[in-house]
Amino acid sequence: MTDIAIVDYGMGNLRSVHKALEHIAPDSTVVVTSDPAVVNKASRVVVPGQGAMPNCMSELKACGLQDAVIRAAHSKPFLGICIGLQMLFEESEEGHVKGLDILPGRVIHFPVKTMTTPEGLKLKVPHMGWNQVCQTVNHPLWKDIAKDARFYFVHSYYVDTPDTALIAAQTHYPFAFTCAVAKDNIFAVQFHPEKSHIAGLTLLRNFATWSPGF
Ligand SMILES: NC(=O)CC[C@H](N)C(=O)O
Repeated sequence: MTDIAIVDYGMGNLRSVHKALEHIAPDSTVVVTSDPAVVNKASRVVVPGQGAMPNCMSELKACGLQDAVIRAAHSKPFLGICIGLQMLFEESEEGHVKGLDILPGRVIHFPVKTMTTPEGLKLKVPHMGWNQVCQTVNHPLWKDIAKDARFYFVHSYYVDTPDTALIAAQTHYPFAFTCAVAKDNIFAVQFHPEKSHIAGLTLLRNFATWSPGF
């Protein structure tokens, strides 16, 4: 049986996620798959995603994977990365597209005009590069990761949720935005653990052994 299924709907940085998971979980079977049946049977599911949210949503549907992803998000350890995080919410400002509506909130664009640091430095969008991830909750996926470790980001949109209990970490750019959420069996991050060296590999290793305990 597949231990970890990485969902392939044609929009992902899947090679690096696959390589990283194989490296940290050598005893697990890790597959990249477009087959809903494989996703349904897997013990754990990872949903990455790159590009524009409207394309990701339509490709997910076109590949017949939407139901399998929703089912996974309700039933087993689930890791969303980048657009895999954004898709969990109600809608995105990017192309004004509906998301999977599993978690409450919207995905909004950085307010480019007001992106100035207290020192007067103008920040660029996309937010690209390494930045500190400030953990706001204790969670098994943060095990062995420093409370303000740096992870790699590349995005122009971020999650804005009214349910602050979902927030697992924030990053400052220049204000605090939600960069990780956690609820039951779901953990999802805006940054790229697969590109974040030791801290990222640690997070993936934690995911590979996580039992959310339902
Ligand atoms: N890294 C990406 O693929 C970007 C994702 C999304 N379009 C955003 O800008 O937030």
